[in-house]
Amino acid sequence: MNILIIGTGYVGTTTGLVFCEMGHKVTGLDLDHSKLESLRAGKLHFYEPGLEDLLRKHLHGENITFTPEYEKAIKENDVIFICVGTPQLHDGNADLSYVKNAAESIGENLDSYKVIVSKSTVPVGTSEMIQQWIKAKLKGEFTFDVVSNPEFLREGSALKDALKPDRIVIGTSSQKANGIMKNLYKNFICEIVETTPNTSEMIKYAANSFLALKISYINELARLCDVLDIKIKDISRGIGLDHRIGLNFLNAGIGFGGSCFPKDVNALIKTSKDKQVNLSILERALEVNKTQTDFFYQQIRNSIGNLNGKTIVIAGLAFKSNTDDIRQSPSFALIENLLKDKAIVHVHDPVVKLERPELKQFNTVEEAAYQADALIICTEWDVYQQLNWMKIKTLMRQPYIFDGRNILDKEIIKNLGFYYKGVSQ
Ligand SMILES: NC(=O)C1=CN([C@@H]2O[C@H](COP(=O)(O)OP(=O)(O)OC[C@H]3O[C@@H](n4cnc5c(N)ncnc54)[C@H](O)[C@@H]3O)[C@@H](O)[C@H]2O)C=CC1
Ligand SMILES: O=C(O)[C@H]1O[C@H](OP(=O)(O)OP(=O)(O)OC[C@H]2O[C@@H](n3ccc(=O)[nH]c3=O)[C@H](O)[C@@H]2O)[C@H](O)[C@@H](O)[C@@H]1O
Repeated sequence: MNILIIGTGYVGTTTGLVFCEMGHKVTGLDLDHSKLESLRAGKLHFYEPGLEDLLRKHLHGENITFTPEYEKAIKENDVIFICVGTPQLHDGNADLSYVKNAAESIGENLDSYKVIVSKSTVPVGTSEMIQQWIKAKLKGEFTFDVVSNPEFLREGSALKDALKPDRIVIGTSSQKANGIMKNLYKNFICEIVETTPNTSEMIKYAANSFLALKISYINELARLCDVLDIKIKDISRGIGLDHRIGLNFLNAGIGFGGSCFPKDVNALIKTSKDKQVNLSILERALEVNKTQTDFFYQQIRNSIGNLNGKTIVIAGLAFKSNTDDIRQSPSFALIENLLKDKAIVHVHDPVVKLERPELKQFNTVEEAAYQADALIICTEWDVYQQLNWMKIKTLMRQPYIFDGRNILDKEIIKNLGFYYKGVSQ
């Protein structure tokens, strides 16, 4: 099948390449020419393990091409995926302007029956709106169907998640479109949930919100465990081995970030408010998430005292490991607090490069740690576990380690002579 992907960001690029793997021909369309240029040259414009190799393979095999031209791209493809961004507006709602633009461009250029698939995360009722936006721009009596097919991949493991999803959700009221979608996904080994567009859109928000809730639960519980001198990791394992609870998403830390959990939980809360239904549990999840970073920062202050003039290392800027995405990363909440308290901030990240002159960025943790008074681990990068901590201790002015992701072995680190504080660890 010929597939058009509108929006060649994290989701669009991954989705397109996974369809190439499944034997389809893919066109990636974006309005950002620098992204297209980079992709055509076989270079990803973001960091995602394994994806660049696949890009090169399918460029070489002529299975994927990139274009900014709607007219030709729509004419040549049967199924059109909308993968544009839906960032958060001031009132918590998802900004649908990019989706609307894409839908209108589809409408203006439609020339025969197509299946239009919404992969972007959008509020309940958006598929219906996409239908109207397209219809309003049609230049002839062309038919089309709209399908909601949300994406569940995670940054950092996007390829694995998209190649082997836990489930595929197809939301449409058209039997014809449903058949085409099932055929498209026929080589994927997982359950397919066939449902209505509204249910499909809600499943996506409900999934992200539930995962966010799980993290906030373990984070708030960690505060109590800290006071009771109980390790939260033991609790996560002890409860997670119960299959009804599950071991995943029970890592306590300095809070969740990223471009999705905060915005999607906010969007679902906004929908509930618009419908005068109380979803206070999600409001609490966001509140716990916000205060979790403050709580950790307070513990740092309590341990070190006055931070004025102290050199503090932030190890990890990305919102999670294996990505260069810093959107809503908790590292920056800590950095703002440190700057307010007049600390000198050294930063390190294996892939993120910043241009902020008030922060000193180093290529190695060792360089960042030189003459530092404390080091705060903010991202769970594997490389931080493999560091020569004995050497780092000799470089630091004061041996304080605050492990915001509980990735180090407390006993080993303490035996090296460090003061160590994790999140209830
Ligand atoms: N990043 C992630 O891990 C996941 C994201 N999602 C959802 O997928 C959607 C896309 O997310 P990302 O890929 O992260 O966004 P992104 O910001 O990385 O990519 C969006 C792309 O769309 C392009 N674009 C915007 N308007 C356009 C238009 N009218 N025509 C053509 N291209 C246009 C932009 O230039 C950009 O390259 C969002 O709704 C997000 O919530 C869902 C699951 C995972
Ligand atoms: O809709 C989306 O965009 C995506 O959002 C999340 O994926 P992502 O944000 O890429 O990354 P996660 O692995 O979910 O991590 C999110 C945040 O939660 C934090 N986290 C995660 C797990 C955990 O146990 N503890 C914890 O603090 C991470 O450090 C990170 O800051 C979901 O996991 C994906 O299923 C979804 O498709």
